[in-house]
Amino acid sequence: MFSDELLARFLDASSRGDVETVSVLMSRSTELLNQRGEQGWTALMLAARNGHFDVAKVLLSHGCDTSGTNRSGQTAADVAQFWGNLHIARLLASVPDPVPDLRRLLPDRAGEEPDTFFNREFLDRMSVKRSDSEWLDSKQASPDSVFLLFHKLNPLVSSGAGETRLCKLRAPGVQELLKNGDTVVVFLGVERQEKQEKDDDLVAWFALDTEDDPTEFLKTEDPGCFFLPGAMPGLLRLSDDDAGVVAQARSVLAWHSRYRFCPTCGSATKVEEAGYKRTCLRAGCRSLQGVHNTCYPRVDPVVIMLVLHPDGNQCLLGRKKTFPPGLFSCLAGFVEPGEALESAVRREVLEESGVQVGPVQYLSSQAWPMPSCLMIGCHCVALTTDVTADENEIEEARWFTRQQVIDALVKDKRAVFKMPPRQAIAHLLLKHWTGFNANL
Ligand SMILES: NC(=O)C1=CN([C@@H]2O[C@H](COP(=O)(O)OP(=O)(O)OC[C@H]3O[C@@H](n4cnc5c(N)ncnc54)[C@H](OP(=O)(O)O)[C@@H]3O)[C@@H](O)[C@H]2O)C=CC1
Ligand SMILES: [Mg+2]
Ligand SMILES: [Mg+2]
Ligand SMILES: [Mg+2]
Ligand SMILES: [Zn+2]
Repeated sequence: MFSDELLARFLDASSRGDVETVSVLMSRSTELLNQRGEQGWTALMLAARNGHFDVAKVLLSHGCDTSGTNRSGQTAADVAQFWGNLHIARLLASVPDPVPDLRRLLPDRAGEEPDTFFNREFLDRMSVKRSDSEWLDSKQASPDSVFLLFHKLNPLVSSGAGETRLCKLRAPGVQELLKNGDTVVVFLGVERQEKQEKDDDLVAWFALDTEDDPTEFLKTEDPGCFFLPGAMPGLLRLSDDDAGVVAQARSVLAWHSRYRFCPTCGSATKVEEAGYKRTCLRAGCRSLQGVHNTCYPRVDPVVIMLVLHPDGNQCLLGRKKTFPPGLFSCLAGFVEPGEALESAVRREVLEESGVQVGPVQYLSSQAWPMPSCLMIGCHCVALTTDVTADENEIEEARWFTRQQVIDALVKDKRAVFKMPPRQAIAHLLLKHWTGFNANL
């Protein structure tokens, strides 16, 4: 026999995912297994509700009944299905899939577009104005216009009240640099207006980079201003509101600093389109004929993927040697020429971990201005599970359970690894997979 108190503890442990307590209590009384609490919920239903795969497995291994229903007429499998815990629904399905449909393990994509760091845009890029030099000149001279200054690609910022904010300079603050004919000034866009303003009233934003010693310049500005050092993790200190415009400005400025000469013939180039084009000055250069992407700022696509184990309850994460201690993240790699995203996902995972990948599903993307990556975030399902990390790129790669990811996400004391920072899309891929919500 068992007491009400024991049953309450058993149901509570199942609902929290505490496998150890569940096992201990069952060893004291196996009768607990199919007992019901409030609303006719069994331990298995509670584990299915809250996504606790390991608890469900332990209960099943003790011969737990899967056919019973709660007062709403739902079986544990119905509960798992309803709450999106598809790996548990599959575990509970009475007839195993003869050919498992791995696609079913991919998380649901429905929902709002995530508000990802570096993606928030408050400027209208107004590309139509990039060729209107008269309008651009008047905006550069306007006292309302905003100039973002970079030194060797590090943005000028100020720190206060726990926040790092961009310094918004006005024309007089950058006059010397503007007079210098070699300075590239990039037009970023205009502030979005609630009501339609005349083009002349719009507040324009520009970005420029200086490689000269900036100390002289800093003396004349607010003494609290400094150039934010170290792209990683420096840029992650920016406020969420400022990160997007820095992504845009930094990537274009980085392109100018790296592509001064024509990549086709090595001749000098001229800057056009308000910083969005460099055209070769040598008449007859091949870059002036047909479609030539050497004239435009680069965007380098990178696939980043959370690889799911075919059991649906584990995911593959890796560590680069340069990561802070304990941190594991999603595998990632540059898309190569002539390659579809799905192929790039399969190739990079195989290269870096030796794991073969089946279905691939896109979730969302992120600008990553170091210097101009576009991170393309995917979930995918593994066909094989033996891991052999590529030692050149990855220090260690291994499988982590869903519970271990949740522990890391909530920084629980049981956590066995550190999550990538919230600003990285790797964090979003992990969080999305766990279906993390306030009830967990
Ligand atoms: N936002 C996020 O959550 C994350 C972002 N990232 C970013 O993704 C990017 C790529 O990931 P990573 O794992 O390093 O990539 P890869 O796995 O493709 O390997 C990196 C290596 O590829 C080579 N390489 C550099 N540029 C290119 C290119 N354009 N095309 C093909 N190969 C290239 C370099 O080798 P060599 O140096 O020998 O020339 C580099 O060391 C990184 O810039 C990183 O910052 C990565 C993980 C998480
Ligand atoms: Mg690689
Ligand atoms: Mg890689
Ligand atoms: Mg690569
Ligand atoms: Zn040329």
